[in-house]
Amino acid sequence: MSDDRPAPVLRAEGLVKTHHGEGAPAHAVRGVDLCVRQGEFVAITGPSGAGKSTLLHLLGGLQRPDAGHLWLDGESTDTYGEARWAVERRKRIGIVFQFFNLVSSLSVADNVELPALLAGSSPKRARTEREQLLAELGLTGKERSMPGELSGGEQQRVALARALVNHPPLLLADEPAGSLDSKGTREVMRLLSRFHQRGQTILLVTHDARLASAADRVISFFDGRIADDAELDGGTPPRRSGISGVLELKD
Ligand SMILES: Nc1ncnc2c1ncn2[C@@H]1O[C@H](COP(=O)(O)OP(=O)(O)OP(=O)(O)O)[C@@H](O)[C@H]1O
Repeated sequence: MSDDRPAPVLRAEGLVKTHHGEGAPAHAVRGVDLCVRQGEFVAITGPSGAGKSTLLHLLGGLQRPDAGHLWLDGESTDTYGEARWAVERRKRIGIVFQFFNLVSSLSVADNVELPALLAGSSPKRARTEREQLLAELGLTGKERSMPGELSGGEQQRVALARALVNHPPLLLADEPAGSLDSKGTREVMRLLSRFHQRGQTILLVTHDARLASAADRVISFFDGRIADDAELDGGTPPRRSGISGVLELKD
Protein backbone atom coordinates (compact mmCIF):
# COMPACT_ATOMS: atom_id res chain seq x y z
CA MET A 1 0.00 0.00 0.00
CA SER A 2 1.47 3.39 -0.93
CA ASP A 3 1.98 5.98 1.76
CA ASP A 4 2.06 9.56 0.50
CA ARG A 5 2.30 11.12 3.96
CA PRO A 6 5.41 13.23 4.68
CA ALA A 7 8.39 11.23 5.90
CA PRO A 8 8.87 10.71 9.64
CA VAL A 9 11.43 13.07 11.12
CA LEU A 10 11.31 11.23 14.40
CA ARG A 11 9.93 7.87 15.37
CA ALA A 12 9.89 6.22 18.78
CA GLU A 13 8.81 2.76 19.82
CA GLY A 14 8.32 1.51 23.36
CA LEU A 15 10.26 4.27 25.11
CA VAL A 16 10.58 3.73 28.86
CA LYS A 17 12.41 5.84 31.43
CA THR A 18 12.46 5.53 35.21
CA HIS A 19 14.32 8.08 37.34
CA HIS A 20 16.05 6.77 40.44
CA GLY A 21 16.32 9.67 42.85
CA GLU A 22 16.28 9.78 46.62
CA GLY A 23 12.75 8.50 47.13
CA ALA A 24 10.73 5.92 45.26
CA PRO A 25 11.61 5.46 41.58
CA ALA A 26 9.70 7.84 39.29
CA HIS A 27 8.27 6.00 36.30
CA ALA A 28 8.33 9.09 34.10
CA VAL A 29 7.84 7.45 30.68
CA ARG A 30 6.08 4.10 30.63
CA GLY A 31 6.01 3.00 27.03
CA VAL A 32 5.63 5.59 24.30
CA ASP A 33 5.20 5.00 20.59
CA LEU A 34 5.27 8.17 18.54
CA CYS A 35 5.82 9.30 14.98
CA VAL A 36 6.36 12.96 14.05
CA ARG A 37 6.30 13.72 10.35
CA GLN A 38 7.92 16.47 8.35
CA GLY A 39 6.10 19.77 8.73
CA GLU A 40 4.01 18.81 11.76
CA PHE A 41 3.60 21.10 14.76
CA VAL A 42 2.94 18.74 17.64
CA ALA A 43 2.20 19.86 21.20
CA ILE A 44 2.60 17.48 24.11
CA THR A 45 0.53 18.70 26.99
CA GLY A 46 -0.36 17.32 30.39
CA PRO A 47 -0.18 18.00 34.12
CA SER A 48 2.98 18.67 36.09
CA GLY A 49 4.90 15.46 36.69
CA ALA A 50 3.23 13.61 33.79
CA GLY A 51 6.65 12.97 32.25
CA LYS A 52 6.56 15.47 29.36
CA SER A 53 10.05 16.88 29.89
CA THR A 54 11.52 13.43 30.35
CA LEU A 55 9.96 12.37 27.05
CA LEU A 56 11.39 15.43 25.29
CA HIS A 57 14.82 14.70 26.78
CA LEU A 58 14.63 11.15 25.44
CA LEU A 59 13.57 12.37 21.99
CA GLY A 60 16.45 14.85 21.89
CA GLY A 61 19.03 12.36 23.14
CA LEU A 62 19.63 14.35 26.32
CA GLN A 63 18.74 11.25 28.35
CA ARG A 64 18.88 7.59 27.35
CA PRO A 65 15.79 5.39 27.58
CA ASP A 66 15.81 2.26 29.75
CA ALA A 67 14.01 0.50 26.91
CA GLY A 68 12.70 1.30 23.47
CA HIS A 69 14.05 2.62 20.20
CA LEU A 70 14.30 5.95 18.48
CA TRP A 71 14.89 6.84 14.83
CA LEU A 72 15.88 10.25 13.43
CA ASP A 73 15.08 10.71 9.74
CA GLY A 74 14.70 6.95 9.52
CA GLU A 75 18.11 6.25 11.06
CA SER A 76 18.29 4.21 14.26
CA THR A 77 19.92 5.97 17.22
CA ASP A 78 20.40 2.70 19.11
CA THR A 79 24.18 2.76 18.77
CA TYR A 80 24.63 6.48 19.45
CA GLY A 81 26.88 7.37 22.40
CA GLU A 82 27.16 10.84 23.96
CA ALA A 83 29.60 12.18 21.35
CA ARG A 84 27.57 10.93 18.40
CA TRP A 85 24.38 12.32 19.93
CA ALA A 86 26.04 15.72 20.29
CA VAL A 87 27.00 15.70 16.61
CA GLU A 88 23.60 14.50 15.41
CA ARG A 89 21.74 16.94 17.65
CA ARG A 90 23.73 19.81 16.21
CA LYS A 91 22.66 18.84 12.68
CA ARG A 92 19.20 17.46 13.21
CA ILE A 93 17.59 18.86 16.36
CA GLY A 94 17.32 22.40 17.70
CA ILE A 95 16.19 22.65 21.32
CA VAL A 96 14.82 25.58 23.30
CA PHE A 97 14.32 25.35 27.05
CA GLN A 98 12.23 27.21 29.60
CA PHE A 99 15.25 29.02 31.03
CA PHE A 100 16.94 29.72 27.67
CA ASN A 101 20.29 28.08 28.64
CA LEU A 102 22.32 30.71 26.79
CA VAL A 103 26.05 30.90 27.52
CA SER A 104 26.12 33.91 29.85
CA SER A 105 29.77 34.77 29.09
CA LEU A 106 29.18 34.97 25.32
CA SER A 107 27.55 37.80 23.39
CA VAL A 108 24.25 37.31 21.57
CA ALA A 109 26.13 37.00 18.25
CA ASP A 110 28.53 34.40 19.63
CA ASN A 111 25.74 32.39 21.28
CA VAL A 112 24.01 32.08 17.91
CA GLU A 113 27.14 31.47 15.82
CA LEU A 114 28.70 28.88 18.13
CA PRO A 115 26.58 25.87 17.07
CA ALA A 116 27.12 26.77 13.41
CA LEU A 117 30.89 26.89 13.87
CA LEU A 118 30.84 23.62 15.85
CA ALA A 119 28.89 22.03 13.02
CA GLY A 120 31.61 23.03 10.56
CA SER A 121 30.22 26.24 9.00
CA SER A 122 32.78 28.79 7.90
CA PRO A 123 32.91 31.96 10.06
CA LYS A 124 31.44 33.89 7.11
CA ARG A 125 28.53 31.50 6.71
CA ALA A 126 27.88 31.40 10.47
CA ARG A 127 27.81 35.17 10.51
CA THR A 128 25.41 35.39 7.58
CA GLU A 129 23.04 32.86 9.16
CA ARG A 130 23.21 34.69 12.47
CA GLU A 131 22.51 38.08 10.85
CA GLN A 132 19.49 36.70 8.99
CA LEU A 133 18.02 34.99 12.03
CA LEU A 134 18.55 37.89 14.41
CA ALA A 135 16.95 40.26 11.89
CA GLU A 136 14.01 37.94 11.49
CA LEU A 137 13.62 37.64 15.25
CA GLY A 138 13.73 41.41 15.76
CA LEU A 139 17.11 41.39 17.47
CA THR A 140 19.22 43.42 15.06
CA GLY A 141 21.32 45.81 17.15
CA LYS A 142 21.57 43.37 20.08
CA GLU A 143 24.50 41.40 18.63
CA ARG A 144 27.06 42.69 21.10
CA SER A 145 24.74 42.50 24.14
CA MET A 146 25.31 39.86 26.77
CA PRO A 147 22.36 37.57 27.60
CA GLY A 148 22.03 39.09 31.10
CA GLU A 149 21.34 42.49 29.53
CA LEU A 150 18.27 41.24 27.66
CA SER A 151 14.66 40.72 28.71
CA GLY A 152 13.40 37.15 29.08
CA GLY A 153 11.54 37.39 25.80
CA GLU A 154 14.64 38.64 24.00
CA GLN A 155 16.76 35.86 25.53
CA GLN A 156 14.27 33.27 24.34
CA ARG A 157 14.40 34.74 20.84
CA VAL A 158 18.21 34.45 20.94
CA ALA A 159 17.78 30.83 22.08
CA LEU A 160 15.42 30.27 19.15
CA ALA A 161 18.00 31.72 16.73
CA ARG A 162 20.66 29.47 18.24
CA ALA A 163 18.40 26.43 17.93
CA LEU A 164 17.63 27.15 14.27
CA VAL A 165 21.02 28.35 13.02
CA ASN A 166 21.93 24.94 11.55
CA HIS A 167 18.48 24.51 9.93
CA PRO A 168 17.67 21.35 11.91
CA PRO A 169 14.78 19.26 10.55
CA LEU A 170 13.27 19.15 14.06
CA LEU A 171 12.78 21.85 16.70
CA LEU A 172 12.06 20.67 20.26
CA ALA A 173 10.69 23.29 22.67
CA ASP A 174 10.34 22.53 26.38
CA GLU A 175 7.98 25.05 28.01
CA PRO A 176 9.55 27.84 25.90
CA ALA A 177 7.19 30.44 27.38
CA GLY A 178 7.29 29.03 30.91
CA SER A 179 9.31 31.88 32.35
CA LEU A 180 7.94 34.70 30.19
CA ASP A 181 5.25 37.32 30.79
CA SER A 182 2.16 37.36 28.59
CA LYS A 183 3.79 39.61 25.96
CA GLY A 184 6.86 37.36 25.74
CA THR A 185 4.61 34.31 25.58
CA ARG A 186 2.61 35.71 22.67
CA GLU A 187 5.81 36.65 20.88
CA VAL A 188 7.39 33.20 21.23
CA MET A 189 4.21 31.45 20.14
CA ARG A 190 3.84 33.78 17.16
CA LEU A 191 7.41 32.99 16.11
CA LEU A 192 6.93 29.24 16.50
CA SER A 193 3.80 29.47 14.34
CA ARG A 194 5.67 31.49 11.74
CA PHE A 195 8.52 28.98 11.51
CA HIS A 196 6.00 26.17 11.33
CA GLN A 197 4.19 27.86 8.45
CA ARG A 198 7.48 27.87 6.59
CA GLY A 199 7.80 24.13 7.03
CA GLN A 200 9.69 23.75 10.31
CA THR A 201 8.75 20.56 12.17
CA ILE A 202 8.13 21.42 15.82
CA LEU A 203 7.48 19.40 18.94
CA LEU A 204 6.40 21.62 21.83
CA VAL A 205 6.04 20.49 25.44
CA THR A 206 3.75 22.63 27.57
CA HIS A 207 1.42 22.28 30.52
CA ASP A 208 -0.59 25.19 29.08
CA ALA A 209 -3.49 24.01 26.91
CA ARG A 210 -3.83 27.49 25.36
CA LEU A 211 -0.30 27.33 24.01
CA ALA A 212 -0.88 23.81 22.78
CA SER A 213 -3.73 25.09 20.62
CA ALA A 214 -1.15 26.80 18.37
CA ALA A 215 -0.12 23.33 17.21
CA ASP A 216 -1.92 21.27 14.59
CA ARG A 217 -1.69 18.06 16.60
CA VAL A 218 -2.05 17.80 20.37
CA ILE A 219 -0.90 14.81 22.39
CA SER A 220 -2.20 14.56 25.95
CA PHE A 221 0.38 12.99 28.20
CA PHE A 222 -0.66 11.52 31.50
CA ASP A 223 1.22 9.38 33.99
CA GLY A 224 4.01 8.55 31.55
CA ARG A 225 1.75 7.58 28.68
CA ILE A 226 0.01 9.09 25.69
CA ALA A 227 -3.63 9.38 26.72
CA ASP A 228 -4.89 11.05 23.56
CA ASP A 229 -3.54 12.18 20.20
CA ALA A 230 -5.63 14.53 18.11
CA GLU A 231 -5.22 16.46 14.88
CA LEU A 232 -6.69 19.93 15.40
CA ASP A 233 -6.75 21.11 11.83
CA GLY A 234 -7.96 18.48 9.41
CA GLY A 235 -5.54 15.93 8.06
CA THR A 236 -5.60 12.23 8.73
CA PRO A 237 -5.92 11.52 12.44
CA PRO A 238 -3.20 9.25 13.79
CA ARG A 239 -4.26 5.70 14.55
CA ARG A 240 -4.91 5.03 18.21
CA SER A 241 -4.53 1.90 20.21
CA GLY A 242 -7.46 2.46 22.51
CA ILE A 243 -7.60 2.60 26.26
CA SER A 244 -3.95 1.86 26.89
CA GLY A 245 -3.41 5.28 25.38
CA VAL A 246 -0.22 4.18 23.69
CA LEU A 247 -0.08 5.17 20.06
CA GLU A 248 0.59 2.63 17.41
CA LEU A 249 2.10 4.46 14.52
CA LYS A 250 4.02 1.89 12.61
CA ASP A 251 5.29 2.86 9.17
N1 LIG B 1 16.42 13.76 37.17
C1 LIG B 1 15.40 13.24 37.85
N2 LIG B 1 15.61 12.49 38.97
C2 LIG B 1 14.57 11.96 39.66
N3 LIG B 1 13.27 12.11 39.32
C3 LIG B 1 13.01 12.85 38.23
C4 LIG B 1 14.05 13.46 37.44
N4 LIG B 1 13.47 14.13 36.42
C5 LIG B 1 12.13 13.96 36.54
N5 LIG B 1 11.85 13.21 37.64
C6 LIG B 1 10.51 12.77 38.07
O1 LIG B 1 9.89 12.14 36.96
C7 LIG B 1 8.50 12.49 36.90
C8 LIG B 1 8.22 13.18 35.57
O2 LIG B 1 8.91 14.45 35.54
P1 LIG B 1 8.92 15.39 34.27
O3 LIG B 1 9.74 16.60 34.61
O4 LIG B 1 9.32 14.60 33.09
O5 LIG B 1 7.38 15.77 34.15
P2 LIG B 1 6.68 17.01 33.44
O6 LIG B 1 5.39 16.52 32.91
O7 LIG B 1 7.62 17.63 32.47
O8 LIG B 1 6.44 17.99 34.66
P3 LIG B 1 6.47 19.62 34.68
O9 LIG B 1 5.36 20.07 33.77
O10 LIG B 1 6.24 19.94 36.11
O11 LIG B 1 7.84 20.00 34.18
C9 LIG B 1 8.24 13.37 38.12
O12 LIG B 1 7.78 12.52 39.14
C10 LIG B 1 9.61 13.93 38.46
O13 LIG B 1 9.70 14.21 39.84
